[in-house]
Amino acid sequence: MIEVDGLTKVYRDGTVALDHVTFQSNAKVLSVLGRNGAGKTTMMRILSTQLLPSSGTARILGLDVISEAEKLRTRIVSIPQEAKPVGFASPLEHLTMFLTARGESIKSALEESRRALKEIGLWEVRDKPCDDLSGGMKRKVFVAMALASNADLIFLDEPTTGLDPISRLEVWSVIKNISSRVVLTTHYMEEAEELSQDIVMLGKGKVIAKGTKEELLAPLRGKVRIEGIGDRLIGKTQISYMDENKAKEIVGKAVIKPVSLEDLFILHGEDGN
Ligand SMILES: Nc1ncnc2c1ncn2[C@@H]1O[C@H](COP(=O)(O)OP(=O)(O)OP(=O)(O)O)[C@@H](O)[C@H]1O
Repeated sequence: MIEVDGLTKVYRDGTVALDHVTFQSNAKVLSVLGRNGAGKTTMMRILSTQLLPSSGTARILGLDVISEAEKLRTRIVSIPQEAKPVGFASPLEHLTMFLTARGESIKSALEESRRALKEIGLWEVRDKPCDDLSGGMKRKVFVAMALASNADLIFLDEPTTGLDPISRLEVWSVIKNISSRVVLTTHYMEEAEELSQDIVMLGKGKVIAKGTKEELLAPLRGKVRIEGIGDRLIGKTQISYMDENKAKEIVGKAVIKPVSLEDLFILHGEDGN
């Protein structure tokens, strides 16, 4: 269970990264969605006990992220966006070192590491120095570490940024099958739709929408997205929403699309306000 109440973060230079964020979620996978600078990473860092909020509270797995941070850290794993592997060490070495540092025996660390590397598609390169892996493979090493940890809750900050389409599907499959709960941030609407039961959308540090995909799309139920009518090429600001039956009657070159979570950003404006 994740309970966030009035969470606010004002950085030293006065930037308000989070502004009274409040939500609860008991989902297996929760996605935090938002454009660049929306406050996603700030929230992940606070929830995973790496950054103190300016005000407000958050409880993860029933534990307060400030007063019970030590206890909470034994039950979570957090993979930051900027994580870089040690160049001379291999994926297998990364995983086994990580698991033994978390208290597992060498035997079980090796077993879990091998399982995770196979599952995520890194088995072939398990013994290569990470310096010799592609950027996407390096990213997957960290997702594999989280997978192998069997932690109660895993924070993944943009786990699929920079991955090719096949690697992205491999990581999606891992996230779907993982036994741990997961909180992930993403820019990709389809990722949030595919993986999570609950979604929190942030815009400029505020919650602009929250709930299941179905709940978020309820205001657009029965409508389609119209991107152009007749010969007129219309820009993003001219996108409109219309009842599906009415849209079918329109003759011309209108581009009619089903609605998706992306449309919530459009409805809430460019800046998510
Ligand atoms: N250490 C810091 N000091 C001052 N401002 C910061 C600091 N870290 C982040 N910010 C600002 O806080 C806001 C939220 O940043 P954050 O990194 O949380 O956004 P994000 O949604 O994760 O963005 P992205 O998708 O680009 O990673 C931004 O305006 C950012 O410039």
